[in-house]
Amino acid sequence: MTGFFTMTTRNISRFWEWGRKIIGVGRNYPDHTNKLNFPTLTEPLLFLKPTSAYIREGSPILVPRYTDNVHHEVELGVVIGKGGTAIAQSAAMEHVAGYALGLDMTAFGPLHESRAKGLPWTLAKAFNTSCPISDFIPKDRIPDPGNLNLWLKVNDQLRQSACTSDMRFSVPYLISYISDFITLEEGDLILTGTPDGLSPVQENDELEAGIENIVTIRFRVDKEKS
Ligand SMILES: CC(=O)CC(=O)C(=O)O
Ligand SMILES: [Mg+2]
Repeated sequence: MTGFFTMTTRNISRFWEWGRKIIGVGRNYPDHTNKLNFPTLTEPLLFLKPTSAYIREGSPILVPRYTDNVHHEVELGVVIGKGGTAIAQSAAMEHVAGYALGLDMTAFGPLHESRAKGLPWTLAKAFNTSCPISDFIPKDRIPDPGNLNLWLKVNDQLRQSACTSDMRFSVPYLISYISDFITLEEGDLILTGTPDGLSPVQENDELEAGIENIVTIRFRVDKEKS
């Protein structure tokens, strides 16, 4: 029999093509939380983005038709290599295949409106192109995910710069916490939260971001056509 079954090879270095979910963590840097006047959390705040939000360099970030208020959020992404449920913190790093630099593009108009009404953040977080992503970074290139300098520039102006040592909840803690509620699967991405310095983006802006000495990404902003 031919034609019915196609063999697919899952290559973790192209996790964005077949990974099943993107789990976002909110308010994981104290400075960012304080400036936005959000209450401090005692446990991680989680949300989901669909994998249709992924874009790669060469494709533009599209500001959705329903808002002009989209902000950049530079974040360390953790790529899961081995799935699991209720993963102990002590075993969490065994589940990591590697990392990626991600932008958690966020529509702040819809975010504030949904927060005020107690409604979900879906239109603020999950829109098409809301997750620009770098190449996969193998785990052995980053011996300590808790000591990385992240930065982001808009049109060559530095807007975000912070060390992941400032994160309130560490990578092993996040893996363990998330997996208590949501089974982690191979190819999933955890976006570990953004530091201070978010700002709105506009059509034709050029965003450049990096993990110091590891990776750099560049994306242009465009407006979604009606
Ligand atoms: C309010 C937010 O955008 C939360 C978030 O995603 C973060 O990184 O913090
Ligand atoms: Mg974020």
